[in-house]
This record gives sequence, structure tokens and C-alpha cells, in this order.
Amino acid sequence: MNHVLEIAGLTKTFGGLTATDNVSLTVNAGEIHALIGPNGAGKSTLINQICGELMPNAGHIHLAGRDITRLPPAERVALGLGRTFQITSLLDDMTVRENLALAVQAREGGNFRIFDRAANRAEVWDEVAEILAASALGPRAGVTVADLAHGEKKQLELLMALSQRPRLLLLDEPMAGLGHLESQQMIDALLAARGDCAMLLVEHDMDAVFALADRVTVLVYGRVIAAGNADEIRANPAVRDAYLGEEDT
Ligand SMILES: Nc1ncnc2c1ncn2[C@@H]1O[C@H](COP(=O)(O)OP(=O)(O)OP(=O)(O)O)[C@@H](O)[C@H]1O
Repeated sequence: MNHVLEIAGLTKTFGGLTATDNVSLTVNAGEIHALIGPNGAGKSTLINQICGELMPNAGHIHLAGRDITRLPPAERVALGLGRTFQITSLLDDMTVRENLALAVQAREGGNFRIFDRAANRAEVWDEVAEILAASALGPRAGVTVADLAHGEKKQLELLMALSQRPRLLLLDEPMAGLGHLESQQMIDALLAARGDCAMLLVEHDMDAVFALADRVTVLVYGRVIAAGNADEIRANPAVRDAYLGEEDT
């Protein structure tokens, strides 16, 4: 099987608390794999170990067959690990088009914050035009970021992350703070990107999870209590008790 990400036995403790407890999961090429669980289940701790911001006490992480468990974050990025840019990294007084050009330029090794001569190259702008033409943000290309709605900023973050052409994109609650229409637009954008890269999606919005995920892993108190496709997870009694049941009450 063609695993883009393989996590085996990942354990992280904080003092006496085991935040991720012997967690194993895989993400295949072109797959959207959702990681769900109640608050404090260990989702962020797991993502931070994948990014290299936290070192595990035990276990291994492989990206495209390479052991990245002990690599610093920047080396993981160079090997194809992507994460959505935070809204705080968008440049408010620049347009959608210019922000995207900076991201494309950064992928080519240029400076993220300063336009250099490379940014004036026709191929950068051609690529930006192509990305925007395929996106709901296309008509907003000339709008400055400060004038975008929150959902549009999240869409731009996603386009910037995808422009890095990651092998694996980590998505940390992409629906957070979005209204119904904006959530639907984000789901559509993620579905459109499915296949370009594998995605590991941490999300509390269960409608979005079930609309997007090929497979779902459920964490509770740091442990995987279930893994399977959307139907299997919905039907799993342990998941309903531990998590989904909360929504029925
Ligand atoms: N740096 C830290 N030091 C001590 N404890 C921590 C630290 N980071 C997380 N924890 C604890 O580890 C457990 C898992 O937290 P984590 O943030 O990974 O959960 P989560 O599933 O991402 O929760 P949420 O859905 O609320 O974001 C929690 O009990 C949390 O208090």
C-alpha cells in the first residue's frame, strides 16, 4: 500500500499525562483521513508531533517512506509536509493575487515577505492566474486581504498551502468560525483538491468530516478507539458513546 504518512506507536507524555498513547495510523496517497475526538483527546498533540514541534517519547513517523521522527520542522516541509498558513501570515494590505504570488515564490526558494525579481517572472503570475481561475476566490483576485470575509481568508490560506504542492497537507480545523455557506465552500475547495495531495484533517464539524473523509480515526484520552470509513464510524457503538452520542442529547 502506498502510504504517504505512516505513524506507528506514537506516544507523548506531559508529566503524568499520556496525551497520545501508542497511536498508529496511515494516510494513503490521494486520501482524506479525518482525526476526530472530544476536547483534550490529543489531536493537536499528534499534529504537533507530525510537524516536528513536539518530540514523541516513543514511536515513529514516516513521510513517503522516510523516517522523519527526529527531523526538524523545516526539513519535514522540504520533504513535502504542508500545513495551512495561518490567517496571521496573510499580508493584509496586499491583494489575494499578490499573497498567492508570494507563496508560489516561497516554494521556489524565494523570500516569503519580499517580492524579488523572481516574483515578476511571467510563470509565477501565470501559475497564480491558473490557481485562481479554478477557485471560488477567482473573482476576488484583485481585492486586498483586509477587505476579505473570514471565509475568504481561510480559502486563501488553503490555496497558499496547496501552492506548495505538499505530499501531505495537515488541516487543523479548517471549518472553525465559518458560517454554513462558507463551510460548504471550504468543503467544495477541499474536495476539488482531493487527489492532488493526501490530507490529514482535524475537525469538530461532523457534517464536514462525513462529507470529506475517506477514513476516520477516533481518539479518546490519547488512544485510538476506532478507525474506519464514515459509515463504520457512524455505526460504531464505542464512538457514539464516547463522542457522537454527545450530539444526540
Ligand atoms: N504543552 C502541554 N503541557 C501539558 N499538557 C498538555 C500540553 N499540551 C496538551 N496538553 C494536554 O494533553 C491533552 C491533549 O491535548 P490536545 O490539545 O492535544 O487535545 P485536542 O484533542 O487537540 O483538544 P481540542 O479539540 O480541545 O483542541 C490535554 O489533556 C491537554 O491538557
